[in-house]
Amino acid sequence: MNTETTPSLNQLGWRPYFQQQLSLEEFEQYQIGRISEQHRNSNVLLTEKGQLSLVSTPNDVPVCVGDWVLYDTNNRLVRVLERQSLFQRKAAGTKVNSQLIAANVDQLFIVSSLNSDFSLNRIERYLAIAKEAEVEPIIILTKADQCTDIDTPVEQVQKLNPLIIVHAINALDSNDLNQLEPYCKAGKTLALLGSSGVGKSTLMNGLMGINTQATAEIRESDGRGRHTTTARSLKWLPSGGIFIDTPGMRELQLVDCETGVNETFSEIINLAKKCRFSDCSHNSEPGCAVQKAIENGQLELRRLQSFNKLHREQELNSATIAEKRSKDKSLGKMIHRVQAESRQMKNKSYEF
Ligand SMILES: Nc1nc2c(ncn2[C@@H]2O[C@H](COP(=O)(O)OP(=O)(O)OP(=O)(O)O)[C@@H](O)[C@H]2O)c(=O)[nH]1
Ligand SMILES: [Zn+2]
Repeated sequence: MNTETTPSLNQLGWRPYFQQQLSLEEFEQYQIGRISEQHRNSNVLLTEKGQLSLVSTPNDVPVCVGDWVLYDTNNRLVRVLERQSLFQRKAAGTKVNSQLIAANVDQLFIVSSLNSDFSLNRIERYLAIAKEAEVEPIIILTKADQCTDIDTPVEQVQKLNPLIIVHAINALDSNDLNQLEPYCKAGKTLALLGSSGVGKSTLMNGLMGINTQATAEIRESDGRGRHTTTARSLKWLPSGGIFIDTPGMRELQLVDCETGVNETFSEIINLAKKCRFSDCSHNSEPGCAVQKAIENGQLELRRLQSFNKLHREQELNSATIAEKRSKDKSLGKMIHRVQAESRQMKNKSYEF
């Protein structure tokens, strides 16, 4: 995609899901745009007429990169369209409020390397995040060139979910990257997730047609190895796809991910329905169908341990947030105000 030319809404990812949310009046009155950058006092919008700065006021509802919005002739936000998917995260440091990270991502590349860093538990954690965000996960196992037995880890990942798509690649090899072309087509929005050093930048640069070897050398020579790619949150791929790489994407944690965790471990949830006690902890209770499945080799103990760990983790993070919220009265007031104003705005738009 040549960023010099103005993209069509379809190239930006517009589709019937968003179109059907618009009333005829809205369609006539307002313009449509997609948020590509977020700054403290303004947001950059990509529109059919080019790029513009969306005027933001403190009373605006929260938005994030990837959001589809309606805006008026004064470049002011009218409303945010319902999201098809949404990544959120617990803020770093002492702030524990959930923050919007990226919206309307179609596919998430979950990146994990095939060297000693390979971890099924970590992949499960990322799968739960993808499920919770309602984004399709694609597992990319990098550093295949540094692994003598690729089949075993690929089979292990495939066993987590037979429907999941897994690719084992050398992210430095353009032939291997060709396998990923189907996900990078025009109108598709991608994001990636994976721990440090697994090859996320290498992969992204490779897909963007940037010389990855040069990137690696720069990283090694500056010794810091931090993002040598541009800091833009939304990147165009040569094949027309869109990569969303907001800073927060890389530090996503499990917060309020009960649904995501349960979906990732659906076989345990199904077994648990057959436990004698409805509140079975699958530890040592009599009549536990989960323990029975472990005993007869149907379920790996590792799966149950990973499930328990992720459940606890998301519960803990969510509880911390709930506690913070109940204490933070001013935040509650702010939410009320924002909601009231948003309602007012909506009513206003219907008056036209
Ligand atoms: N041999 C080989 N090296 C790779 C592969 N993928 C990445 N690397 C190398 O691994 C190192 C780390 O890769 P990065 O792309 O910087 O990893 P990252 O996930 O972006 O790391 P952070 O920026 O810390 O999050 C670099 O030296 C890459 O050249 C691969 O498939 N094979
Ligand atoms: Zn049980």
